[in-house]
Amino acid sequence: MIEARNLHKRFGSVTAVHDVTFTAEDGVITGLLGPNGAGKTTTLRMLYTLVRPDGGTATVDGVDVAKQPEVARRALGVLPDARGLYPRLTAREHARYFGELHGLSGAVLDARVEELVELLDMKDIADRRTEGFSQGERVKVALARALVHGPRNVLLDEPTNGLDVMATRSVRTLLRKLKAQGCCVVFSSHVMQEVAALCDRIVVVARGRVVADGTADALRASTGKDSLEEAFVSVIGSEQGLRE
Ligand SMILES: Nc1ncnc2c1ncn2[C@@H]1O[C@H](COP(=O)(O)OP(=O)(O)OP(=O)(O)O)[C@@H](O)[C@H]1O
Repeated sequence: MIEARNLHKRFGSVTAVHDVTFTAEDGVITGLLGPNGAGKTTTLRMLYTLVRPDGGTATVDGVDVAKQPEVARRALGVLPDARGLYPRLTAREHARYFGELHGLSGAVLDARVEELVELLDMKDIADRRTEGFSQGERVKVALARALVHGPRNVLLDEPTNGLDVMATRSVRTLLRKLKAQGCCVVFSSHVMQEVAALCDRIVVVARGRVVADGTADALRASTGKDSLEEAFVSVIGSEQGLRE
């Protein structure tokens, strides 16, 4: 479970995140939905200990990420916005290397890497160096790296950005599997349809603030709109984010 309480972050004169509070439960897919520049990436970066908040707290399975960052990181799998692959390592070597960093070795690591190659449909690319990989192939490798240690909490920054329909479908299937295993899954997107297709719970962020939080039905009911699209426009106050 992930809890963000009154998170706040400024960069110079820009307030990227202003008092963001939400809880992401286990066995639930929570979507952080908001237009470009809303503060989604900055919020995720604070949750995964890359950026230190100016105010507020965040916990992962009850562990304060500022006080015990190493413990929190062990319980997290992260797909960052910059996928950041090593061009000279193969896809399989990425998964192995990050598994080793998490303390896995021997037959356990071998089995886990094979499982991910299978799960992410990476057989054709597993032993190729990642230099020159397509965007979809890069996301698969970054996902394998994020999930190799079997984290209970998974944070993904715009996981389907730039992916074709088939790759998007396989990422959605993967996230639903993680949910079925009881993982806490949080992902960000600026595309309403993406969030609507996957999420049990939607946290709408605009201008650094949470402007709505609940199920799609609750969002529609609270705005008095019939469609989720109209409800989204109503809470963020613009049509930005409706189209990719
Ligand atoms: N390192 C930084 N230095 C300066 N400004 C930053 C930095 N990181 C984020 N910002 C600013 O904070 C605001 C929120 O950015 P953030 O990347 O969190 O938004 P986002 O919701 O993830 O947007 P997008 O959908 O475009 O990725 C933006 O105005 C951005 O320019």
